[in-house]
Amino acid sequence: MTRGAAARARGHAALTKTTVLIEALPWLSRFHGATMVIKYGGNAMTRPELREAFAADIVFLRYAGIRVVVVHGGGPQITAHLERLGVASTFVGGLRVTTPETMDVVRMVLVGQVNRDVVGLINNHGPFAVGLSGEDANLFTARRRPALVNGEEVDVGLVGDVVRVQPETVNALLDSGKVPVVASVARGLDGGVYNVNADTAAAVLALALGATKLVVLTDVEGLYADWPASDEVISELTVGELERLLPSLSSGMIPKMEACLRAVAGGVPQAHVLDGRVPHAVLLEVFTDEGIGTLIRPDRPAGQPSGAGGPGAADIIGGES
Ligand SMILES: Nc1ncnc2c1ncn2[C@@H]1O[C@H](COP(=O)(O)OP(=O)(O)O)[C@@H](O)[C@H]1O
Ligand SMILES: CC(=O)N[C@@H](CCC(=O)OP(=O)(O)O)C(=O)O
Repeated sequence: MTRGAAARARGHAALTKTTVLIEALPWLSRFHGATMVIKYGGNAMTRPELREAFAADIVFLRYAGIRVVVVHGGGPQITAHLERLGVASTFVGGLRVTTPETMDVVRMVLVGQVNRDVVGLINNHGPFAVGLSGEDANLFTARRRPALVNGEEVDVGLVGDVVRVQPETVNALLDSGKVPVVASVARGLDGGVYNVNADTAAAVLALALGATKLVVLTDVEGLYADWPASDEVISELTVGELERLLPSLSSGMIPKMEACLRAVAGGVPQAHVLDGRVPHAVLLEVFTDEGIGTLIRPDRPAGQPSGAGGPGAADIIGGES
């Protein structure tokens, strides 16, 4: 290649890179200083290179001036640990049936293993991540909740719904430039310990923090219209449409879509379910014009007060107790 041709080739490559960077400019401007809650599902934590790409995305958001909070799951990791102990896992309506013995394992795996792993991955980039359990500083207070199966309540043991969020510690960490990494275990109103679905925990935290966006990373492309028969992804849904769809959903999508509904009905402007198997899915969603995954948005045009029902921020933001 002649010198001139090599210089032209470098020029083309540079043009492609600057196009990508410039495409990010409006999003950088819009989201600087905004709060985002990223739910990192246990099923999206599979391959080491994907976990590293996720951590890099989180640190990128932090350097872009976004107040980023990670709420992680770890369902498959809990199931694997229980299996090693010879305990079978049962889910009802997407929620783990949680005996006191199971609760010990849930807490150990989520707080002692998965939380540490996610903190470590992020901190390979610098001293950003601080791990928390929902029990710390009473971040989450929970009340025992049943699962719903065909409209019927079914007892699932020590499973909690969050009735109060005390986000002061998370806000203090964000104010000091840290990335809080939250495990979805909660203290009960009765002083016990409860297993909270991580999608639920992410939604209530997004509400309490007044987040601009809730991003949910999972192991499917988004919400499939007719799962498992077809892989047609619903790219966008309003709160009203999701409310009507909810009774027809199954397994892990029940708590996930309930959580998105709760966040957006309560005032979070958008929730996004993304495929965590796509490297850098978070960056693609936040900083590019790509429409990936399933977006849940309010029924009303942006900027108008919420008319939607469901538990909102006012129900769950707590003060000192
Ligand atoms: N309509 C649907 N669209 C997509 N996935 C669905 C649907 N209904 C049920 N699922 C199941 O929900 C799973 C995601 O939920 P879950 O296993 O709890 O993931 P995570 O660990 O990310 O929270 C998918 O892998 C899929 O098996
Ligand atoms: C009540 C309930 O089901 N809790 C979940 C908590 C972890 C979780 O939600 O993990 P994923 O996000 O990876 O599914 C569980 O025990 O599996």
